Amino acid sequence: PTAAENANLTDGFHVLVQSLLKNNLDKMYGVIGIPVTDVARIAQAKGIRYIGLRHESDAGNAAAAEGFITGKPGVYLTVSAPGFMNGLIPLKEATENGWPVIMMSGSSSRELIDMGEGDYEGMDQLNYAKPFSKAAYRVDKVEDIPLVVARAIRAACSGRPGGVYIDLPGDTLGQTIDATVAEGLLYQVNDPAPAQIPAQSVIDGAMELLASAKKPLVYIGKGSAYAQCEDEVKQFVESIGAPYLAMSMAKGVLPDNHPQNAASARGMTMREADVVVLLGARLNWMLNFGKGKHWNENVKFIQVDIDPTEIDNSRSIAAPVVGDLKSTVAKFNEYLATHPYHADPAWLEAIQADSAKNNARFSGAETADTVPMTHYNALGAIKKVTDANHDVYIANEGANALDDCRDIIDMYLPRHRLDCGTWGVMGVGLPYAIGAAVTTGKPVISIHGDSAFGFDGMEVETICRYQLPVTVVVLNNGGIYRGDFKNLGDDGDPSPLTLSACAHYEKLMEAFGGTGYYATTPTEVEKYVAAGVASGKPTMVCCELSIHAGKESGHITYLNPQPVTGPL
Ligand SMILES: Nc1ncnc2c1ncn2[C@@H]1O[C@H](COP(=O)(O)OP(=O)(O)O)[C@@H](O)[C@H]1O
Ligand SMILES: Cc1ncc(Cc2csc(CCOP(=O)(O)OP(=O)(O)O)c2C)c(N)n1
Ligand SMILES: [Mg+2]
Repeated sequence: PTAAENANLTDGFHVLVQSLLKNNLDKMYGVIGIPVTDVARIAQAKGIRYIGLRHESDAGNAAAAEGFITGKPGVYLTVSAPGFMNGLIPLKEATENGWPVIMMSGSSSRELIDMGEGDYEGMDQLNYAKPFSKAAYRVDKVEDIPLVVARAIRAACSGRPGGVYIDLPGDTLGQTIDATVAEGLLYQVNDPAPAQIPAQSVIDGAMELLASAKKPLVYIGKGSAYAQCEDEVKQFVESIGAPYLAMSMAKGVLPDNHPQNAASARGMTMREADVVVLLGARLNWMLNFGKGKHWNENVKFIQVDIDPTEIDNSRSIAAPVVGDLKSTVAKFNEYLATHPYHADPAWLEAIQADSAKNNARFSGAETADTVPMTHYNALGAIKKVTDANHDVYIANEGANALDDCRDIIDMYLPRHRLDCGTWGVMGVGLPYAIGAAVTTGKPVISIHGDSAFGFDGMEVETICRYQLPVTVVVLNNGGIYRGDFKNLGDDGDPSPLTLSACAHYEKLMEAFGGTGYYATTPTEVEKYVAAGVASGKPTMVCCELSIHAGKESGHITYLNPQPVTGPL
């Protein structure tokens, strides 16, 4: 083509970037390389904030954090084959969590793959992506790029949100197209997650069942946090005067210090409740599948979920309510305005009494000044900082480091806590902290067990490179679960799994220009974490705990199959 004709040409790279910007997707996480380096370069040049991480699994989890916090899909970019494979892990994790994320990977021409000719990083990526995603698309023509971006946004955000894959052959990125034609093809997706309002008869039926309850319970799941329906949920819970329980990433939908929070009497509340309203919480392993001794044998469930097949997933549901949470809880409140219902105050009072008893049992461990520290008093010290800074985001992972942090650190705002999630995944803490810091610009405290931190500790360099306001806290008990953990069959030698409880993780932060602190007492933990949050700069606080602190697998030891033969 002549220079003049060239002047009005554009290409796949530019059409992709314009399609993202047309839909206000203005961030991209990733690891660049052949054939997608220029996707990142042009994205940056056109105003997309590109964040380069040290591993594609971290890029995907940082993007997923953005999806959970904002409701818009996070976007991440990988190279072909090995980069694609690393990116599959967070794609599946986001799909398990129900968070919207879009993974874009460079890929090979179809004929080279289909003929098995052995292309550079050649792999049938589209087909490998399908089992690990909510939806997967491949775009072979430049004029289809605006459509594939639109389809990916809708697939990621509608219904139960999830991970979507876009397969980007290098050939397609290099295809040219008349710029005016391309401009005409761009479009902004209309309402990718439209309201889904249940029939009035369904609302009435559910509320009539609730009105029959002697001991109602509201269970708030991360679906409610994601759905941004905290106002509707607050009105609902407070109008019926029922106790509620919040799953870990629903903490903050109502402030954890709310008088109706039954967290400290969880066992008794679940055993006695006769009608349970599930608001975006699955009856999966985390809720014992809604069966067995943890629940009242006559319990009836009112289940609100946007995914119809989630109903009857593990047991019969008396009142299935399929719809989006924001619309549905608003309809509940509308019904209750003309058909008021209030639980018997004695039920909540009994729970509050049980809570006070249980809190008294544990509060000593959190405020003890004992050294070496345990998870309890190290976290009790951090709680003083988070109670004074409600707008701090928390990323959290580990076993004891996760379970004890969930129980001890109160959350006051929704979508401010990101943790191992439905699959209990290690190695998400740092990328979630990066995603939260990039998305919100607010201070983040990431709280890791020492083993969990090790999965992707190199992202400390990313945090420093972008000067993100993240205070990384390592609760170091010297091992996976703890430092005196013994492998089966050890003759007493320290387990090869034992790391070191007095290792100086904070040197890693110092190596990249951040501020490192080493804490051996709760007073030091509080001082250093507060300094990190106030600085708004990359900081790490390495906390030396006892090697005996913690239990194998934390609070879910019971899930371990027990060896019945041979020495323990
Ligand atoms: N906007 C929404 N409206 C209704 N349900 C939703 C919405 N977004 C997500 N969900 C549902 O919320 C549920 C979240 O459950 P889960 O991830 O198990 O939460 P938790 O782990 O906190 O119990 C999922 O079944 C998902 O389909
Ligand atoms: C991707 C992946 N690989 C392994 C595992 C299995 C596991 C669950 S918890 C954990 C680390 C526990 O040790 P940590 O020191 O972090 O915490 P603490 O209890 O306070 O000592 C592992 C390895 C999981 N869940 N995900
Ligand atoms: Mg540990």
